[in-house]
Amino acid sequence: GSVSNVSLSTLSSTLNQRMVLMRDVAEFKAVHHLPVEDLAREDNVISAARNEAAEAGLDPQTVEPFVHALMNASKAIQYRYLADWLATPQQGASAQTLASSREQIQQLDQQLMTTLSQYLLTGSFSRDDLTWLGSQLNAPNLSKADIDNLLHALTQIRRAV
Ligand SMILES: O=C(O)C(=O)C[C@]1(C(=O)O)C=C[C@@H](O)C=C1
Repeated sequence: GSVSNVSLSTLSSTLNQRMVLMRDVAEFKAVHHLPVEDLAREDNVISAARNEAAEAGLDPQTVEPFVHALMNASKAIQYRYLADWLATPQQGASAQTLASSREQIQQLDQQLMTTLSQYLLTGSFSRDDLTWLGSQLNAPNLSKADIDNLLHALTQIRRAV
């Protein structure tokens, strides 16, 4: 129905916004010689997402694989930027701080949980919905395999009973 189509386009734009932020995150880490993977931060992201999922009426356990898939895509995007910048160093204007990027990530994750909960009110993901969603994910440095993993993890999310 039209409500779920609105949720689906919100979902795709929120996912794109989250993944587009990874350019700034990668740039900050390159400048400050920080590793891409930050496992302590990943624990924070997972527990915040679980809380937001529960608030939004989702089963928190079912969102974990999705958040992991999101962070795997985030890391892959960053590694691809860093690899490209070895050959073509970036000049000039530096990115926003990592703290500021993380604040935005946190807000987007909250938005994702409420949107997913709304979407799942009308049923589960159909094959057409997944195909459409996959076609909308267009952040730079996102691969086809990243998209497939994200879509698969999405289908595991359930509303709380
Ligand atoms: O916050 C960061 O440092 C990020 O790179 C973002 C992010 C995420 O997707 O939330 C991805 C990888 C890190 O291991 C931790 C978190």
